Amino acid sequence: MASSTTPSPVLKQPVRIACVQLASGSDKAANLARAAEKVREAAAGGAKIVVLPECFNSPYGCDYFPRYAETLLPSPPSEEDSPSFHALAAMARDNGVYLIGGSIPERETTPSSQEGEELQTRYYNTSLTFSPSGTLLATHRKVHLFDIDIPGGITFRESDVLSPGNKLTVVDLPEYGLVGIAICYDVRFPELATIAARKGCFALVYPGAFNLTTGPLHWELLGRARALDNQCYVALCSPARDMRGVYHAWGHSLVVDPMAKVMVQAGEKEEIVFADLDDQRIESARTGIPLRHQWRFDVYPDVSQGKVNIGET
Ligand SMILES: O=C(O)CCC(=O)C(=O)O
Repeated sequence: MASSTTPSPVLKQPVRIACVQLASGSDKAANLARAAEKVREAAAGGAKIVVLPECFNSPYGCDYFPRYAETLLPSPPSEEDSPSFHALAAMARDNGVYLIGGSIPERETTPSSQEGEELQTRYYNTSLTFSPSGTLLATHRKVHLFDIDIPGGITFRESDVLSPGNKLTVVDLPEYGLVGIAICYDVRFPELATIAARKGCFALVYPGAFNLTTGPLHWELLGRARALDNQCYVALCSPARDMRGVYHAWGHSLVVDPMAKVMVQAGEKEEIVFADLDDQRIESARTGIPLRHQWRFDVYPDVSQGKVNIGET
């Protein structure tokens, strides 16, 4: 019999997660059809949580965001405004899975604050999560935009086109528990992950698209670091690498366990990786190394107070 001191599980029952390392190109309809095929394959392989990559419905790059952007608000959007929203909802519903739908470029047009001025259009890098009945559960707009300049390596300035989101995203999957969702460059910011984990997440999931400069050095390291900091599962889901495309993704989608051990990792090509998650691994990591009772948020109170907006959808 469970005693009152038995900790309640962070992950309520074992679950198989799949990261679909999708090969996508410039044809949005073909990308959506390919994603649907691969989500079906992931579900047939027993996954109940399926993850797609960042910008899975378009090429990745500042020139492409406006061209591929879809209007998501007011929600639910029409088929015409957002074919990807409806395609993702159908993939989740048809396969009875939770679908963390990578990310898509989002367009938001709002009246200007100044009278007489034109409408304002903003673009976001946005992830949509759907329930097994096809209901939208959460929307995450990438909080930290990918602006870097590594001479001889890679220069990228998402902020030339995109606006940042301004909330942390924690989504409740009722049969399993809480999952923190963020996008790619967000993984470099441990505070976001720590606050999500302290809200009780069993996993942190990042659709991402690292590159051939930072990928080999930092992709796995960051996945393992966020798992190690927070003693929870971490999943990173990349597009497949396409050397004929404009952006060369690192690939190597992976799932890391709460002791920071890589459970599974893809290569560069299109592939689905699966991992079985259970609460026991979380519990044993947290019992063996009891960070939760040792954190000194009196010494670093900003993180403990979590001064961020917590949004529902
Ligand atoms: O942080 C990096 O090195 C890559 C980030 C990235 O590709 C992105 O945010 O899309």
